[in-house]
Formats: sequence, structure tokens, C-alpha cells
Amino acid sequence: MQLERVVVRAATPGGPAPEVTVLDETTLDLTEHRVALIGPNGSGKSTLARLVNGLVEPTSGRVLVDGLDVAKKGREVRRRVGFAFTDPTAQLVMPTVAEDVALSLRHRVKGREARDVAAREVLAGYGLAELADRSVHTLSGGQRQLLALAGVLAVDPTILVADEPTTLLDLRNARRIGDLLLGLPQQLVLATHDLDLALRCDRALLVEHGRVVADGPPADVVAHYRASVG
Ligand SMILES: Nc1ncnc2c1ncn2[C@@H]1O[C@H](COP(=O)(O)OP(=O)(O)OP(=O)(O)O)[C@@H](O)[C@H]1O
Repeated sequence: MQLERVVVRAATPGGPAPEVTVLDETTLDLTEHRVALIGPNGSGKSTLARLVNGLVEPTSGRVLVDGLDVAKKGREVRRRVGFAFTDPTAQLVMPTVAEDVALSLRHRVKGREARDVAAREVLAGYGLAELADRSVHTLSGGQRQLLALAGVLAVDPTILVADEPTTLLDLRNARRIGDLLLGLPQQLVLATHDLDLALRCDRALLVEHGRVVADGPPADVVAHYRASVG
């Protein structure tokens, strides 16, 4: 995916005050399998991640996914780009776990019964089979994140964008979700405060004050970040 001279500005709430620049002019060609976005709170990582599937629109410049302009071909792009949120609760909208995965499969598998069978197969693949008939509201945070990922991955996106997907999880679940994400065949764009996870990626970008200030092998970029914090 490519960012071509992308700028994101946002209006300051409540009036004609100057807009804030959330992302300064940024040009990137992200071709590596696993790309980590790291940096302090409020630096622009989420904004960068959200540009890739149109959740944030550039004020100027273009974002291209598989050569498609996200602003013009939003639907095609969203079919290719899966998104994992920090808290997936808002993504889980159906009463039961199986129904939730079935909803993700609605464009792929025709017929309610076939969809239910397919959804249960997906759940089994993630070790969630026994939760199929549970309410999504009774799941633990780790189960919920795994279910959300199962739903997103069930439709075979070519890119997965994950915005701090392990932040709310305990050590064991964070490791499990981290291992799952890093083991995916899809391209992964991962905004994270977990520097161990970032170190396992193929490329890292350090974002500060809406700018990419370091870009390269994760070991170098993480060292740069650590040194800048002191
Ligand atoms: N729509 C908006 N209006 C005003 N300010 C915004 C808007 N979107 C983002 N910002 C600001 O831009 C900056 C970058 O936000 P962003 O969420 O991308 O940061 P982040 O690096 O992901 O932070 P965190 O690590 O805390 O999640 C923040 O200061 C945020 O308040």
C-alpha cells in the first residue's frame, strides 16, 4: 500500500481556530509483510492505521491499496482490508458467537444453515467451538478479541490493520493474539505500544507529533524510540 503526500487535518472543536495537523505530509510505500507503527500517545499511529481502510480520510494526498485509491474505491478497499480494534465490543453485534461469525460470512456463504455450519468451522479453527452458542457479552476480553479476529479473517482480507489489539489483554492473551497476528499470511499493519511485538515485525515506523521520524528495521527504530524517551 502507498501513501502519497498524505496530510490529515482536523477542525478544532468549537470554532474558527486554526485546524490541527494530525498527520503532516507523509509519503510511504509499505510493502513488507509486517509493519509496526510505534510512538507516544497521540502521535498519529491510529490516524495512519485508519487511513488504510478509509476510516480516516486524507485532507490532501492519496492512499492506495492494491493500486486502488481508498477515497474513490472505498468499498473494494474495505473488502480487502480487515480492521482489528483495541476493544472489539462494537464489532460484535449479533446475539451469539456463531451468529456473529455468520454475519461476517454473509457475502461468502449463501443460505442460513450453510452459513451456520461455516461459522462453526471458523470458530473451531480458533479453538472457540464451545463458545458458539454463548452471548458475545459473556466472553472475556481475550475471547472477544479472538472472536473479532476470527470474524475479520473469515473473509480473507489481503491486509489486516490492527490498532493496539493487545492493549486490553492480559499477558497470556496478549501473547496469543500477538502470535496469531504475526503468523498470518496477510500483510499486517500493527499500531502498538508493545515493543516486543514491534521487534518481531519486518519494518517499524516511529510516529511523533504527526510525523514519521524513524523508519526501518524494528531493532533500530525501537532503539531510537527508547533513546528518545531517555
Ligand atoms: N478528528 C480529530 N479531531 C481533532 N483532533 C484529532 C482528531 N483525530 C485525531 N486527533 C488528534 O491527533 C493526534 C493523533 O491521534 P491518534 O489517535 O492518531 O494518536 P495515536 O498515536 O494513535 O495515540 P494513542 O497511542 O494514544 O492511541 C491526537 O492528538 C488526537 O487528539
